[in-house]
Amino acid sequence: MTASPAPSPDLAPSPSPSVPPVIEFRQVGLTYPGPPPVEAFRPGDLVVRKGEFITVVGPSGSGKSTFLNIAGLLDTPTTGSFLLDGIDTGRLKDTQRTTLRGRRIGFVFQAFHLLPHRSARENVELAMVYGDVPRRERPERAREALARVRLGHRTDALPTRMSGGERQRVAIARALAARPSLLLCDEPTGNLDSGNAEAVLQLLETLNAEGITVVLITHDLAVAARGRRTITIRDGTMSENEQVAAC
Ligand SMILES: Nc1ncnc2c1ncn2[C@@H]1O[C@H](COP(=O)(O)OP(=O)(O)OP(=O)(O)O)[C@@H](O)[C@H]1O
Repeated sequence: MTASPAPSPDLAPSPSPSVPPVIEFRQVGLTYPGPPPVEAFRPGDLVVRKGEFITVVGPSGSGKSTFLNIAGLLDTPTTGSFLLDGIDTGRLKDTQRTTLRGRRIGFVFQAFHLLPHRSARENVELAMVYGDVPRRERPERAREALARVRLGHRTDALPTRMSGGERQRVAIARALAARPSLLLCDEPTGNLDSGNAEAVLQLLETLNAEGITVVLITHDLAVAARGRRTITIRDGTMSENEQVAAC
């Protein structure tokens, strides 16, 4: 993408320090045991408050996916405490972590991971199978989520008949279906041409303005500049608002 002015005025305003954190890292770190051990994410603090739009940038292998896996409750830190919506996740059993993840976090990935032979609506409905949305409410929830990403007219379309941008919007609808408080997006524009990438970024900004907390991981400095705050990760160490020369 080409450079763009940052950040968008459409983002939600910066929350005051009295707004509760959605993500709170207290000296969170993760070392893969190996051998040899790999210190993929070095102990650090981070607070992301409700309604923020932050971007996370860094070179390949710097620890961005490790950060996402911790924040998304897919991996457990080996040091420190991670609080999600004020809940100390280190104290949870596996089933409790899974439930918390399903209720509070929506994931959006670079590869859309849609089932090609299921309609947009079915793809969104399937995401609710393991959650606590009653079966009879799922079709309406799916239609509502698809309308939110401006695909209300394509609920019966198959992903194979959609553009990359539309597929990513279905994936975002799927992430929204459980009405999460946090959207974790891993390179959501990485597979899109610049027009579709811009549409997806604007959609994420609109969702943020409606109250959803967005954390967006990217290699792309122009995309990173769209966040109100940017976290840079280098060699597993987080820093904030550092100018990144090349990723
Ligand atoms: N399961 C694992 N076991 C051991 N080391 C790992 C494992 N997963 C990742 N690593 C290492 O941890 C470090 C951080 O990896 P990570 O995938 O978080 O980087 P990244 O910034 O997401 O990279 P990319 O942009 O290429 O996806 C790298 O040195 C990587 O080789």
